[in-house]
Amino acid sequence: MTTPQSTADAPVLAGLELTKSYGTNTVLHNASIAIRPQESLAVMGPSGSGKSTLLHILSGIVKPDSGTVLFRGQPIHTWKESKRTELRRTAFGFVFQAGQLLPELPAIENVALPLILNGMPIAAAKAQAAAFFAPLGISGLEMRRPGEMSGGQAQRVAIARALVARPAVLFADEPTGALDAHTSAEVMRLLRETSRHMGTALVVVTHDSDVAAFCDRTIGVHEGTLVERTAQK
Ligand SMILES: Nc1ncnc2c1ncn2[C@@H]1O[C@H](COP(=O)(O)OP(=O)(O)OP(=O)(O)O)[C@@H](O)[C@H]1O
Repeated sequence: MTTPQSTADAPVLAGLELTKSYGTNTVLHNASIAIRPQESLAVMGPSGSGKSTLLHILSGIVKPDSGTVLFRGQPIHTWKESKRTELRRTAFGFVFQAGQLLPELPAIENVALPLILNGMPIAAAKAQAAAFFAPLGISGLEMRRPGEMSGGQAQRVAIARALVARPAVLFADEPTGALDAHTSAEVMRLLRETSRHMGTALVVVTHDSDVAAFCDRTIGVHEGTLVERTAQK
Protein backbone atom coordinates (compact mmCIF):
# COMPACT_ATOMS: atom_id res chain seq x y z
CA MET A 1 0.00 0.00 0.00
CA THR A 2 1.34 3.47 -0.79
CA THR A 3 1.28 6.16 1.84
CA PRO A 4 -0.20 9.51 0.84
CA GLN A 5 2.41 12.24 0.36
CA SER A 6 2.57 14.41 3.47
CA THR A 7 2.03 18.16 3.14
CA ALA A 8 5.63 18.76 4.21
CA ASP A 9 6.83 16.75 1.21
CA ALA A 10 4.36 18.24 -1.30
CA PRO A 11 6.19 20.43 -3.81
CA VAL A 12 6.07 24.15 -3.16
CA LEU A 13 6.60 24.64 -6.88
CA ALA A 14 6.25 22.25 -9.80
CA GLY A 15 6.57 22.44 -13.55
CA LEU A 16 4.80 19.61 -15.37
CA GLU A 17 5.44 18.70 -19.02
CA LEU A 18 6.69 22.17 -19.88
CA THR A 19 7.30 22.97 -23.52
CA LYS A 20 8.70 26.27 -24.76
CA SER A 21 9.88 27.27 -28.24
CA TYR A 22 11.22 30.50 -29.65
CA GLY A 23 10.32 30.29 -33.35
CA THR A 24 11.66 26.95 -34.54
CA ASN A 25 14.01 26.63 -31.55
CA THR A 26 12.40 24.25 -29.04
CA VAL A 27 14.13 25.04 -25.77
CA LEU A 28 12.11 22.83 -23.40
CA HIS A 29 10.19 19.74 -24.42
CA ASN A 30 7.89 18.04 -21.90
CA ALA A 31 10.23 19.02 -19.06
CA SER A 32 9.03 18.29 -15.52
CA ILE A 33 10.44 19.36 -12.17
CA ALA A 34 9.22 19.46 -8.57
CA ILE A 35 10.76 21.58 -5.81
CA ARG A 36 10.02 20.73 -2.21
CA PRO A 37 9.84 23.35 0.57
CA GLN A 38 13.27 24.13 2.05
CA GLU A 39 15.25 22.11 -0.48
CA SER A 40 18.02 23.54 -2.62
CA LEU A 41 18.23 22.59 -6.24
CA ALA A 42 20.96 23.35 -8.77
CA VAL A 43 20.04 23.58 -12.46
CA MET A 44 23.04 22.89 -14.70
CA GLY A 45 23.57 22.67 -18.44
CA PRO A 46 25.59 24.15 -21.28
CA SER A 47 25.11 27.70 -22.46
CA GLY A 48 21.85 28.03 -24.38
CA SER A 49 20.39 24.78 -23.02
CA GLY A 50 17.40 26.55 -21.46
CA LYS A 51 18.32 27.02 -17.79
CA SER A 52 17.21 30.66 -17.61
CA THR A 53 14.10 29.88 -19.66
CA LEU A 54 13.17 27.21 -17.11
CA LEU A 55 13.74 29.62 -14.22
CA HIS A 56 11.65 32.31 -15.96
CA ILE A 57 8.79 29.86 -16.53
CA LEU A 58 8.85 28.53 -12.96
CA SER A 59 8.83 32.08 -11.57
CA GLY A 60 5.96 33.19 -13.81
CA ILE A 61 7.98 35.68 -15.87
CA VAL A 62 7.55 33.69 -19.10
CA LYS A 63 4.54 31.54 -19.96
CA PRO A 64 5.17 28.02 -21.30
CA ASP A 65 3.63 27.12 -24.68
CA SER A 66 2.15 24.09 -22.95
CA GLY A 67 2.40 22.42 -19.58
CA THR A 68 1.54 23.46 -16.06
CA VAL A 69 3.27 25.50 -13.34
CA LEU A 70 1.87 24.90 -9.87
CA PHE A 71 2.75 27.09 -6.89
CA ARG A 72 1.34 25.45 -3.75
CA GLY A 73 -1.02 23.62 -6.10
CA GLN A 74 -2.22 26.81 -7.86
CA PRO A 75 -1.85 26.93 -11.68
CA ILE A 76 0.08 30.20 -11.92
CA HIS A 77 0.71 29.83 -15.68
CA THR A 78 -2.99 30.61 -16.18
CA TRP A 79 -2.89 33.77 -14.05
CA LYS A 80 -2.93 37.20 -15.64
CA GLU A 81 0.27 39.25 -15.59
CA SER A 82 -0.72 41.50 -12.67
CA LYS A 83 -1.44 38.51 -10.43
CA ARG A 84 1.86 36.84 -11.42
CA THR A 85 3.72 40.10 -10.70
CA GLU A 86 2.12 40.21 -7.26
CA LEU A 87 3.15 36.59 -6.66
CA ARG A 88 6.76 37.38 -7.63
CA ARG A 89 6.79 40.30 -5.22
CA THR A 90 5.35 38.40 -2.27
CA ALA A 91 6.34 34.73 -2.66
CA PHE A 92 9.53 34.72 -4.73
CA GLY A 93 12.97 36.24 -4.34
CA PHE A 94 15.56 36.76 -7.07
CA VAL A 95 19.36 37.02 -7.11
CA PHE A 96 21.24 37.64 -10.37
CA GLN A 97 24.92 37.64 -11.28
CA ALA A 98 25.51 41.31 -10.41
CA GLY A 99 24.22 44.83 -10.81
CA GLN A 100 20.82 44.34 -9.25
CA LEU A 101 21.18 46.84 -6.40
CA LEU A 102 20.09 50.43 -6.83
CA PRO A 103 23.39 52.37 -6.92
CA GLU A 104 22.06 55.53 -5.28
CA LEU A 105 20.66 53.80 -2.19
CA PRO A 106 22.63 52.64 0.87
CA ALA A 107 22.61 48.89 1.53
CA ILE A 108 19.99 49.08 4.27
CA GLU A 109 17.53 50.82 1.93
CA ASN A 110 18.31 48.40 -0.90
CA VAL A 111 17.44 45.51 1.42
CA ALA A 112 14.33 47.21 2.85
CA LEU A 113 12.97 48.12 -0.59
CA PRO A 114 10.87 44.96 -1.24
CA LEU A 115 9.12 45.44 2.11
CA ILE A 116 8.46 49.12 1.40
CA LEU A 117 7.06 48.20 -2.03
CA ASN A 118 4.83 45.66 -0.27
CA GLY A 119 3.42 48.50 1.86
CA MET A 120 5.42 48.22 5.09
CA PRO A 121 6.21 51.54 6.83
CA ILE A 122 9.82 52.61 6.16
CA ALA A 123 11.05 52.40 9.78
CA ALA A 124 9.66 48.86 10.23
CA ALA A 125 11.06 47.80 6.86
CA LYS A 126 14.54 49.08 7.76
CA ALA A 127 14.38 47.32 11.15
CA GLN A 128 13.47 44.02 9.46
CA ALA A 129 16.18 44.58 6.83
CA ALA A 130 18.80 45.28 9.52
CA ALA A 131 18.31 41.80 11.00
CA PHE A 132 19.74 40.24 7.82
CA PHE A 133 23.14 41.95 7.96
CA ALA A 134 24.74 39.92 10.77
CA PRO A 135 23.73 36.44 9.49
CA LEU A 136 25.12 37.33 6.06
CA GLY A 137 28.37 38.69 7.49
CA ILE A 138 27.82 42.28 6.30
CA SER A 139 27.30 44.10 9.61
CA GLY A 140 28.69 47.62 9.40
CA LEU A 141 27.92 48.01 5.68
CA GLU A 142 24.36 49.25 6.21
CA MET A 143 25.08 52.82 5.04
CA ARG A 144 27.43 51.92 2.16
CA ARG A 145 26.25 52.34 -1.40
CA PRO A 146 26.80 49.43 -3.85
CA GLY A 147 29.73 51.26 -5.51
CA GLU A 148 31.49 51.33 -2.13
CA MET A 149 31.42 47.55 -1.64
CA SER A 150 33.30 44.54 -3.02
CA GLY A 151 31.48 42.20 -5.43
CA GLY A 152 31.08 39.58 -2.70
CA GLN A 153 29.68 42.13 -0.24
CA ALA A 154 27.24 43.44 -2.86
CA GLN A 155 26.04 39.88 -3.57
CA ARG A 156 25.40 39.33 0.14
CA VAL A 157 23.34 42.54 0.21
CA ALA A 158 21.48 41.23 -2.86
CA ILE A 159 20.80 37.95 -1.03
CA ALA A 160 19.49 39.88 1.99
CA ARG A 161 17.19 41.84 -0.31
CA ALA A 162 15.94 38.66 -1.99
CA LEU A 163 15.18 37.03 1.38
CA VAL A 164 13.86 40.01 3.37
CA ALA A 165 10.20 39.41 2.46
CA ARG A 166 10.61 35.73 3.49
CA PRO A 167 9.85 34.23 0.08
CA ALA A 168 8.74 30.64 -0.39
CA VAL A 169 11.23 30.21 -3.25
CA LEU A 170 14.48 32.03 -3.99
CA PHE A 171 15.65 31.91 -7.62
CA ALA A 172 19.34 32.60 -8.18
CA ASP A 173 20.69 32.85 -11.76
CA GLU A 174 24.51 32.50 -11.71
CA PRO A 175 24.58 34.26 -8.31
CA THR A 176 28.35 33.94 -7.97
CA GLY A 177 29.25 34.25 -11.66
CA ALA A 178 31.13 37.51 -11.12
CA LEU A 179 33.07 36.35 -8.03
CA ASP A 180 36.39 34.54 -7.50
CA ALA A 181 36.27 30.90 -6.35
CA HIS A 182 36.87 31.63 -2.66
CA THR A 183 34.26 34.41 -2.46
CA SER A 184 31.85 32.32 -4.53
CA ALA A 185 32.06 29.46 -2.02
CA GLU A 186 31.48 31.83 0.91
CA VAL A 187 28.48 33.48 -0.78
CA MET A 188 26.98 30.08 -1.72
CA ARG A 189 27.42 28.81 1.85
CA LEU A 190 25.62 31.88 3.22
CA LEU A 191 22.91 31.70 0.55
CA ARG A 192 22.28 28.03 1.31
CA GLU A 193 22.38 28.39 5.10
CA THR A 194 20.19 31.47 5.28
CA SER A 195 17.56 30.03 2.90
CA ARG A 196 17.46 26.75 4.77
CA HIS A 197 17.14 28.55 8.10
CA MET A 198 14.21 30.57 6.75
CA GLY A 199 12.45 27.59 5.18
CA THR A 200 12.89 29.05 1.70
CA ALA A 201 13.41 26.69 -1.25
CA LEU A 202 16.42 27.60 -3.38
CA VAL A 203 16.77 27.17 -7.14
CA VAL A 204 20.28 27.99 -8.41
CA VAL A 205 21.11 28.15 -12.11
CA THR A 206 24.83 27.64 -12.59
CA HIS A 207 27.55 26.46 -14.97
CA ASP A 208 29.80 25.70 -12.03
CA SER A 209 29.77 22.24 -10.41
CA ASP A 210 31.45 23.71 -7.29
CA VAL A 211 28.41 26.00 -6.89
CA ALA A 212 25.98 23.13 -7.56
CA ALA A 213 27.72 21.08 -4.85
CA PHE A 214 26.23 23.42 -2.22
CA CYS A 215 22.73 22.26 -3.20
CA ASP A 216 20.81 19.17 -2.06
CA ARG A 217 20.44 17.92 -5.63
CA THR A 218 21.25 18.82 -9.20
CA ILE A 219 19.08 18.75 -12.31
CA GLY A 220 20.70 18.82 -15.74
CA VAL A 221 19.00 20.45 -18.72
CA HIS A 222 19.66 18.16 -21.67
CA GLU A 223 18.10 18.60 -25.12
CA GLY A 224 15.00 20.20 -23.66
CA THR A 225 14.42 17.68 -20.92
CA LEU A 226 15.46 17.63 -17.26
CA VAL A 227 17.63 14.85 -15.90
CA GLU A 228 18.29 14.22 -12.21
CA ARG A 229 22.07 14.18 -11.77
CA THR A 230 22.41 13.51 -8.08
CA ALA A 231 20.32 11.56 -5.64
CA GLN A 232 18.52 13.56 -2.96
CA LYS A 233 20.49 13.85 0.25
N1 LIG B 1 13.24 35.92 -25.59
C1 LIG B 1 13.87 35.06 -26.41
N2 LIG B 1 13.65 35.11 -27.75
C2 LIG B 1 14.24 34.24 -28.58
N3 LIG B 1 15.06 33.25 -28.18
C3 LIG B 1 15.33 33.16 -26.86
C4 LIG B 1 14.74 34.05 -25.91
N4 LIG B 1 15.16 33.70 -24.68
C5 LIG B 1 16.00 32.65 -24.86
N5 LIG B 1 16.08 32.32 -26.15
C6 LIG B 1 16.87 31.22 -26.72
O1 LIG B 1 16.53 30.05 -26.00
C7 LIG B 1 17.68 29.23 -25.80
C8 LIG B 1 17.86 28.99 -24.29
O2 LIG B 1 18.24 30.23 -23.68
P1 LIG B 1 18.48 30.33 -22.11
O3 LIG B 1 18.85 31.73 -21.83
O4 LIG B 1 17.32 29.74 -21.40
O5 LIG B 1 19.73 29.35 -21.95
P2 LIG B 1 20.74 29.20 -20.73
O6 LIG B 1 20.95 27.73 -20.55
O7 LIG B 1 20.24 29.96 -19.57
O8 LIG B 1 22.03 29.88 -21.35
P3 LIG B 1 23.27 30.66 -20.63
O9 LIG B 1 23.92 29.64 -19.75
O10 LIG B 1 24.12 31.06 -21.78
O11 LIG B 1 22.68 31.82 -19.88
C9 LIG B 1 18.85 29.93 -26.48
O12 LIG B 1 18.99 29.37 -27.77
C10 LIG B 1 18.37 31.37 -26.55
O13 LIG B 1 18.94 32.03 -27.67
